Amino acid sequence: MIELIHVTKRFGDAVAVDDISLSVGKGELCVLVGTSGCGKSTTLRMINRLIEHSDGEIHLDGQPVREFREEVLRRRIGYAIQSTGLFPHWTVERNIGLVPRLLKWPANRVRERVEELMALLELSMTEFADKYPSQLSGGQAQRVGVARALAADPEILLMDEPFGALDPITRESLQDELARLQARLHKTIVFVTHDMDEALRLADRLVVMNQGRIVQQGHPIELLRAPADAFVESLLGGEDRGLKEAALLPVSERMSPLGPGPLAEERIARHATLREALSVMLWRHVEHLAVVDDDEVPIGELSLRRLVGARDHDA
Ligand SMILES: Nc1ncnc2c1ncn2[C@@H]1O[C@H](COP(=O)(O)OP(=O)(O)OP(=O)(O)O)[C@@H](O)[C@H]1O
Repeated sequence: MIELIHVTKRFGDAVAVDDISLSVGKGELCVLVGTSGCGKSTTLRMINRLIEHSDGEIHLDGQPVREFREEVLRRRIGYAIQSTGLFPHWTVERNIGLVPRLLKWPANRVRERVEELMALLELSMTEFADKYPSQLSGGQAQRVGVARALAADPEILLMDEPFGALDPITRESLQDELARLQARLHKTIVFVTHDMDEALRLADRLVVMNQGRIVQQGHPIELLRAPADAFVESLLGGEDRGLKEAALLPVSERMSPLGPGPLAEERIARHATLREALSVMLWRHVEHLAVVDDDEVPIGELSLRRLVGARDHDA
C-alpha cells in the first residue's frame, strides 16, 4: 500500500506539489491526470525517491520511503516512462535484465526471467532478444520498457505516460495488455497520462490534479457523474461525459430479459460497451438490439430507451 500524507515538493521557491494526501491500496490501479505542469510526474518520482519530498510523509506498507535502502526500493518498485529510458547500446535482453543483474541474480535466473517477461509481453525471443532499441518500433520499445519495469517482480509499478507518443491503435492494444497483465498480476500501479480515455479505461481510482493539488479523486464513474468543479468537468470531457460513461458500462448493465415478440435483427455482445451499442444503433438506424452471449446465443434485448437510462415503465 502506498500512502502520501500531506506531501509537498518545492523546487527553490516554486511549489510543484502542494500538500497532497493520497492512498493507493494493494492491487489498485491509480491514474493521475491534470493539465501540464500540475505535478503528476513529480508526485510519481517522489514515491521511488528519484525526487525527495520537501514536507510530509510517504509510506510503503506503513514504512517511510526515506528509511528504505536504494536496493530495496529498486526491487519493490518498477518504473516505466514514455521515452522508455532503454540503454541504446544494450540489446533488448540486456535491457530487460538490468534490475535483476543489479540485484545480483545468477545469470541463468536472469535469462529465465527475461524469457518469461518477453513471453508475457508477446515479444518473440528469437526475433527481439538480440535487437537494439533503435531497431524497434515505438510500441515494441514501450513493451520492452514495461517488461524491464516488471523484471524483478516488483509489488509496485510507477508508469509515467508509458504509452505516450504511440498511434491510437498500438496504444489501445498496450492498454488492453496492461489490463490483462493487471488482472493476472495484481500490482499496485500509479499511472500518469494526458489521455483521458486511457485514464477512464484503466483507472480503479482517478486522481485529478491542478496546480500541485488534488482537486478530486474516486472511481471514474463517480467523477464523471459528479465532477467537483468546472475544471474537473472540462478535463473529463465536458458535454462528452455521457459518451465517456457509456464507454465504461457493459451492455449487460442495461439489457432487459427476452420478451415474447420477435428478436431484433442486429446483435450486440453482452460484454460490449453501451457506447458500442449506441454506435451500432446509429449506424444501422435501429432502436433495438438483441444481446448475445459468447456463443452468440440471444440472452436479452437492449432498447435505445433503456440504453439512455430510461426505466422500464417509461418504455
Ligand atoms: N527539477 C526541477 N526543478 C525545478 N522545477 C521543476 C523540476 N521538475 C519539475 N519542476 C516544476 O514542477 C512543476 C510540476 O512538474 P511535473 O513534471 O511534475 O508536472 P506534470 O504534471 O508531470 O507535467 P506534464 O504533464 O507536462 O509532464 C512544473 O512547474 C515544473 O516546471
